[in-house]
Amino acid sequence: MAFDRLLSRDHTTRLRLTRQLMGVASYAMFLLPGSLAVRWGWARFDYVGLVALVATALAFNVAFFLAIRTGFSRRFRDPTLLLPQILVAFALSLVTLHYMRGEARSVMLMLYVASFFFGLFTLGTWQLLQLAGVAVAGYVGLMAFEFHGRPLDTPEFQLELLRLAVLAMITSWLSLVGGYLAGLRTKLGERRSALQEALARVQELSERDELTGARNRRYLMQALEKERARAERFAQPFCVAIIDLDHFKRINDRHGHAVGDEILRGLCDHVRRQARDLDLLARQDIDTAFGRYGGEEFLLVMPHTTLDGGLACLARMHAATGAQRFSTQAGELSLTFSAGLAQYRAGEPVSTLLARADAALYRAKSLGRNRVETAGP
Ligand SMILES: Nc1nc2c(ncn2[C@@H]2O[C@H](COP(=O)(O)OP(=O)(O)OP(=O)(O)O)[C@@H](O)[C@H]2O)c(=O)[nH]1
Repeated sequence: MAFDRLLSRDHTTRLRLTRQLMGVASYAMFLLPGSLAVRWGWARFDYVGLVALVATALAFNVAFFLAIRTGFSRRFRDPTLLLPQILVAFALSLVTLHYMRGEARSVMLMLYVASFFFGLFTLGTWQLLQLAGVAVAGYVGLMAFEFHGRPLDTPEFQLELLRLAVLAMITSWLSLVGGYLAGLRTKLGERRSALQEALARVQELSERDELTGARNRRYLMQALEKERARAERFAQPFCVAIIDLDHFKRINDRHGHAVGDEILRGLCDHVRRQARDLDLLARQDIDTAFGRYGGEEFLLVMPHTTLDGGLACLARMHAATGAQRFSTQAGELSLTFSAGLAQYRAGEPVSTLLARADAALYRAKSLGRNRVETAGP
């Protein structure tokens, strides 16, 4: 738990800090090869020097850790402080190399290259090549420091040149590999966002009615379940209305199915356009409250609404639809609907609520259509 708190709750910061701790661990691990080098006389420092070197490395890491943990590093372009960390690793590796004797220097050169790996999974080709340039320049600096005023036509200097050449080769090659990885990362990121967009689109399509573009039955049923849960939790009223077009079969029979389709689309557009005037939007976004229940039946979910409020709302919608002329390829047609309205009763399942609304609709139809009937309280 204490360790958890140390790493912060923010996911990104946690990731950064975990990587940071891995860096700390690798510095601490240097104690082993470092001790062996001291013990067998390959290093020009003793155990005190070794501990001082590792302590310096850890001190730098603690500073980086705190800068990330406290959020201080967020004020920089790269909050992971990757570049400064690599440069510190370069510097510490160069110090280590400086104090190594003979062949041990070739072995410890791996540390220098290992520091380069920090950037491999984050930086692009150009940045890595620049970093390779810094690494090579650092080593050239070390050579200049050590061979200043000394003869250069010695096997020792030739060996240094050889190391330098290998260092330049490996870091350049790693830069290209890193660049390739960066390309893959970018492509992966692009694919991921394309996939997310496609998923969102599929989700949206799966909730839309193909003909009218309005919400479909699947969506409406989910919306009803959500509304029911909310009503139960907060003891709030809500209503549902089943709206059925009157004598729709006649339109189909007289003008053809295509005209019937135009009417269905026209009605949805009309409700969407009229939503504000009908005071439907005041309750909830009409797009989330109204949809096609099936065939020529539509459903209207009215949150925070009692039977009286629902009735008033439906009356407005009824009048507006009755007054509307729907333009179709067969000319302008008018339309009426019947509706059954029911208010949710605490504890009842959605199917019961719908059955009550349906019974009210049936009554509206049998009483002559073109009217709204309410289900009993
Ligand atoms: N054009 C078209 N018609 C549809 C669609 N879905 C259902 N219908 C038609 O809607 C009509 C419904 O007919 P009925 O159930 O008899 O209802 P109605 O003629 O509206 O009569 P009442 O509801 O009693 O007023 C049928 O002719 C169906 O073919 C559709 O997607 N497009």
